[in-house]
Amino acid sequence: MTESSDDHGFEGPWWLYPPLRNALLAGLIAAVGFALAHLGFLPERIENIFYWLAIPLGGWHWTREGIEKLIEDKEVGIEILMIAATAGSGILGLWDEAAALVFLYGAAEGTEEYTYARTRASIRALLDLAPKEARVLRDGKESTVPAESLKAGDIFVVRPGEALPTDGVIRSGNSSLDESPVTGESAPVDKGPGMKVFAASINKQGALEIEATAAFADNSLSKIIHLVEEAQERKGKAQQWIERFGRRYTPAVLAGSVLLLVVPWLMNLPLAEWSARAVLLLVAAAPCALIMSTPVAMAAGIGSAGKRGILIKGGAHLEHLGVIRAVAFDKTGTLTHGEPVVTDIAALKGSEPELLAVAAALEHFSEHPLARAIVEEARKRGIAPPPAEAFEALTGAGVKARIDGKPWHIGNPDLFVRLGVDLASARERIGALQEQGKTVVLIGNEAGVHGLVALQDRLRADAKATIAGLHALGIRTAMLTGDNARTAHAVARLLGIDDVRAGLKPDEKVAAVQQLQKQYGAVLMVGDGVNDAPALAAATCGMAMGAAGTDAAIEAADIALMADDLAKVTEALHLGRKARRVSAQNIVFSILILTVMIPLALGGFLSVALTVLVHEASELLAVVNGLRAGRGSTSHA
Ligand SMILES: Nc1ncnc2c1ncn2[C@@H]1O[C@H](COP(=O)(O)OP(=O)(O)OP(=O)(O)O)[C@@H](O)[C@H]1O
Ligand SMILES: [Zn+2]
Repeated sequence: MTESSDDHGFEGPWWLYPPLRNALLAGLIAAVGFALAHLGFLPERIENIFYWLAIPLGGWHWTREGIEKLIEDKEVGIEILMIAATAGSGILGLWDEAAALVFLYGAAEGTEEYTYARTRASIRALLDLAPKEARVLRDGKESTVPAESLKAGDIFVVRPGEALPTDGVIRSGNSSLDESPVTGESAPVDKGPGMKVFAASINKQGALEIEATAAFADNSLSKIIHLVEEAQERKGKAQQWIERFGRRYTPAVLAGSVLLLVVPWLMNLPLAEWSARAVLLLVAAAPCALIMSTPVAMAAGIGSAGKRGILIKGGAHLEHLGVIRAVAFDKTGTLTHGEPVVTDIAALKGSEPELLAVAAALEHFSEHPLARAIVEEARKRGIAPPPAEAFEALTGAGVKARIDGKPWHIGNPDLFVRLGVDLASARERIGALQEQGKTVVLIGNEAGVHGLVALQDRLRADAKATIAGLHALGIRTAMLTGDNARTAHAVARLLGIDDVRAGLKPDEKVAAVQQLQKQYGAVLMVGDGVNDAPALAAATCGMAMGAAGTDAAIEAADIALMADDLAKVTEALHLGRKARRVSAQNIVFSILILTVMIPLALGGFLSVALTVLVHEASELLAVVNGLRAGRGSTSHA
């Protein structure tokens, strides 16, 4: 259960990992001594010399660690129990048992440390997917330089079949790129001039000239790796609880073993027998497997998620993912592409071009996706919007401005109801469009409505399957949107979403998330992370989509999906459930072993060597089981 940080960088075969190598050598020396003595070649005094050589060699690493922990952190670690047990066995004259303990404990700890370090470091392998060299274009000439020397602003060339050395923006050329190292999405993405591209993506077709936007060390792949490694160190609730428990339990075991010596001595019971039991208790009650039960599972889960483009920012969030009861989706940009287009224009007064001109003039200064779509529609039709002034955005409702000194509004029907406008003549029209899942905005002023524009946003291709997948897991689904109820319900019906909360202002989304939590339990909120950060923060877990290249989204969320891929939502939930299940199995299993071994030790039914063997075997089993949390049943993806 040791987690010393000096094991991070080890590269090489497991049997050369120093703690493991030393333990194995110690085991070999002890075994030779034991064999020679038992075949009658050695007297007992000489046999012990082998054990006395083996014990310091095999025990050096963890003894030092235990003493460091005791002095620096004032903490009685499991190593202290093992030091006491080794010393106790020696005092009882059981040097062979002591050597067996040192070997088995050292070998198991070494294996486990090595596996754990490897699990944490495995995400590093992603970095090897980015080439070590780049073809830089300077003064019209190509030269090959080490990728590490690339700076932002350099232009580099990538031929078909090659991988990108760092992040950048395409200057010339068109191609489709496999971005799976960064986004986890296997389908190639078409890219052209002006578009962002990421390190380690593979250029499938045309040659590209790319302007670097980040040095090699700061590219998105390095950032992801860094984030995942940090997250693997961040402990969840279960792990914190176990560690707190261990800090009290381990000294209690030591105290219990001392009592097993003192009490029989005071009561004049046979001392040799009870001191052997005291030594056994130290080993049998050591909570190694328990302490290892969650960290391996969490590190494996977070690491494997990272490789699939799912950044989970700590063990706590992976745990949360395992208990999610409902998933709330933001509508625009999450379930839909967030790129609405104008589908209908109806003028109630004047002509259609006049109406669209006014609409575009009003929307000219707005950043809203609806506004951009309306301006674009006018441009396409060659309509020049008149100048507008005194522009004002009405959050969650629309926009107002003046044209030729006259006040105008554009926005949702509620806005006009609040202005006191009678909508009776347009009601039926509006309702029919909304039933088709379209968003209707009206154009007019206090005097009346001049017309309407309907817009539609394309649903994401995988939205429906994702919702069905969530329902199959027994998870409820909800949609939160600022759009009106009728449009929202029409979209929800198409997708099969259970629960719709519409007409929400950004701050009302927070309240809606809290309501969902009351109603269903733990809620995962999925949004784009840019304008729904408060709702993401309010949920049990907040997940931002399409985070590749947008640091704000990665910042805002507990979990960031690098790609715009809704299927990853289900995948993340699967990983969370698996990590939780595996870590719960490990906890139950290790407690079970303790409850069997402690009475057996107290009864004196075991040898030290056998106890250590069972103990270490159970710990390694917990580690191996923990690794399963990273191995995906990806069949659902
Ligand atoms: N610039 C605008 N022009 C026209 N209508 C607008 C504008 N801004 C907001 N609205 C109206 O207000 C409604 C709510 O807007 P809001 O930005 O809160 O949410 P949304 O973009 O529709 O959806 P979501 O909450 O799912 O992201 C819109 O559906 C639209 O009817
Ligand atoms: Zn969380």
